[in-house]
Amino acid sequence: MIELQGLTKRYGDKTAVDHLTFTVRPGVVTGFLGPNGAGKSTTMRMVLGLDRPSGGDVRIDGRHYAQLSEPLKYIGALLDAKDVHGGRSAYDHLLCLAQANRIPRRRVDEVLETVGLTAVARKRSKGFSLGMGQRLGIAGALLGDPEILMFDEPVNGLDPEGIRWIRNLMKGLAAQGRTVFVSSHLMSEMALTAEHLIVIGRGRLLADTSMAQFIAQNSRAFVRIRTPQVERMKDVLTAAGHIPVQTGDGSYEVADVEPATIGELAAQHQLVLHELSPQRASLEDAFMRLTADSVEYHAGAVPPGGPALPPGQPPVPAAPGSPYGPPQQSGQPVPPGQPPYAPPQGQQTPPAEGQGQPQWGAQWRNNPRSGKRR
Ligand SMILES: Nc1ncnc2c1ncn2[C@@H]1O[C@H](COP(=O)(O)OP(=O)(O)OP(=O)(O)O)[C@@H](O)[C@H]1O
Repeated sequence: MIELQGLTKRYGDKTAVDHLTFTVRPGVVTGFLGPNGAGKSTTMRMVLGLDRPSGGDVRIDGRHYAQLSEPLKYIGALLDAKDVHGGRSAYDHLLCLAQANRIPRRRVDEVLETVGLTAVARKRSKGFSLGMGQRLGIAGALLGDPEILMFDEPVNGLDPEGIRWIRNLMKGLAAQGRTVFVSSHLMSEMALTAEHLIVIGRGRLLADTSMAQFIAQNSRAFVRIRTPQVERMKDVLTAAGHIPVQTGDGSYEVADVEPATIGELAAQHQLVLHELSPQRASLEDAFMRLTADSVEYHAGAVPPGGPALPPGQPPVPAAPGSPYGPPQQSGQPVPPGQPPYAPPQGQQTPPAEGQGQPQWGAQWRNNPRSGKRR
């Protein structure tokens, strides 16, 4: 379990992480989402003790990183896959890590096998593709067989096969009862991987919710219609209790109704329809709306708010009680109305310390110098 309490990091005038309070629990993959520059990497570096917090606290199973006598058996991380001595082979890189942490040599072979690098283990890592480099970084994270794993943007730049592999690996680790915390700026990817979501923007907590709840609230169905008889169609729909909402391209969107119902209404009133199509709001759009005010770097042509809201869907900031409301005040708990987090039914309870997993080595950091510097 990773617990953040009011965690804050300032670089001069810049507040990179702003009073973050949340808990990452075992047994599920927790997605850590935010646009570029939101503070994800800075948060992860503070978890590992690589950056000193300006305020607040972060604990790993109740203790600070520096208090862990054998950190390797608690937490493994992939922060920057490129931060590897390119002249060394994959095997030697892992062996150095293992020896520095009193981890048995055979564990190197095991993790190489797990990540599928056995065949190229003796090759210098500077010739590795991006995907192979990511696998090597993940092997390093797994080396100590830790109960907690943290991956910073692990699928960046990977091909579909590599993405699927990492996705399945993370799910498998969580299914073993481990704590898996993975950052991304892609909602679509997290929707396939994570069961729980932490969303931040400009260093602040925007949402702490189950993925199921996020999907239920943000992927509502609606119907798009186009008609040359706009005013009459609006009157007919309104009289039937529906609320047509005009979009920028001249179409109308109607929530909570079946396309067939609108088609029948149009037929009854002899109205012409040029389009009658079922639609579903994308999670990526929902994520963009949620973080719209927090995006640091905008491409010129993209409106900060993202695409138009589907009808009936609350804009952000949302109504009080919604988990998708405005950024949290410093140190505040998750918005009211959010169900308490709980692992899915039948979930495996993580093994108690000293049970289940072999315990490895002494002081270890996956990569003390890793992390971005700007
Ligand atoms: N060493 C540093 N010195 C000054 N500012 C920094 C430093 N590290 C990060 N920042 C700033 O802190 C903010 C958060 O950066 P961080 O890398 O944590 O964001 P991120 O969410 O991981 O972004 P990305 O998705 O682009 O990796 C950014 O504005 C960044 O420029």
